[in-house]
Amino acid sequence: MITVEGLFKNFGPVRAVDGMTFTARAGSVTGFLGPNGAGKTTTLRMLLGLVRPSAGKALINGRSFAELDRPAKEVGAALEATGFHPGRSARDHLRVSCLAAGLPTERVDAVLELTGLTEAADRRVGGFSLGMRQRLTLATAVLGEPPVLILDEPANGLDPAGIHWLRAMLRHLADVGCTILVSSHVLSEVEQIADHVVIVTRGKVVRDAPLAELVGDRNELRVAVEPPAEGDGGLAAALESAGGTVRRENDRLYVTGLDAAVVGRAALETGTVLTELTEERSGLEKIFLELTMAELSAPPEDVPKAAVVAADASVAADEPGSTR
Ligand SMILES: Nc1ncnc2c1ncn2[C@@H]1O[C@H](COP(=O)(O)OP(=O)(O)OP(=O)(O)O)[C@@H](O)[C@H]1O
Repeated sequence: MITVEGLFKNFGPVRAVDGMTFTARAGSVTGFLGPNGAGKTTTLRMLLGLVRPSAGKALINGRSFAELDRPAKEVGAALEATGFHPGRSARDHLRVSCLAAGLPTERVDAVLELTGLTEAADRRVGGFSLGMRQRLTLATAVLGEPPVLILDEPANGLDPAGIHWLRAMLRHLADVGCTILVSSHVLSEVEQIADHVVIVTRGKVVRDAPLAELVGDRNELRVAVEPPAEGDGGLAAALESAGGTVRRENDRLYVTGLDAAVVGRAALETGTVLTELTEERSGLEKIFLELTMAELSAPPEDVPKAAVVAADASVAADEPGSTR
């Protein structure tokens, strides 16, 4: 389990993380979603002991990174798909990583297989595409078979087939009990990969809920009828009496709270000809925009909390520019 509790981080005058609290549970893929600059990477870096919190806790299975006995076996991280020696092969990179972490090199073939890199294993990493580097970053993260995975934008650079593969891999790892925290600023990725979503803006959690709850009742069905919506022959009324919410826009009906089969049956019963029945999977996007726009239009808090300022004074090494 990952626990973030009352976490703050100031870089000089910039408050990157502003009192974040959330948990990512075992057996689940938690999407950590927010616009650029929301504080996602800083939070992940605090979990991994790379940035010292100004205040609050960032814990992996109840302990800070510094307290972990064997970090490589307890948490796997994929932050940026850079930092590989370009002249080294993928296999050699993984071997070196094993040796550095005190892990048996027998794991190398297994993780190459798991990440679809077996055929490219002996090629120089310098010639790898971004997607292949992402796979190698993930392969490195899972070398120690850690029960907790922290991944920063892992889908970045992956093509649709790569995203499909990533989803299957993360699903498999979650099903065997891993805790997985995945950051992204791309909604469609999170929608495809996560079971639970934590949305952050300006260093704060603005929503923390299962994905199904967030998008479930918000997905809309777009319905076009012949003749157009004003003369829908009672379809809108039938949908409302079936428990749906209906709005009209540009000759179409937009229906929430019902599934497509119910709309189809209602059309049959009311003798309405449907010319379109499309599910608009924009629920998460709408929620995200509503939450982030509301937060962004609010004036920033310009007076740092006294405790945070006090805690920050002792963290000179984390001044702006020192950690990135
Ligand atoms: N070392 C640093 N020095 C100064 N400011 C920093 C440092 N690291 C991050 N910041 C600032 O903290 C804020 C949060 O940045 P962070 O990288 O955590 O956001 P993010 O949500 O990961 O964004 P992105 O999606 O763009 O990666 C930003 O305003 C950023 O400029």
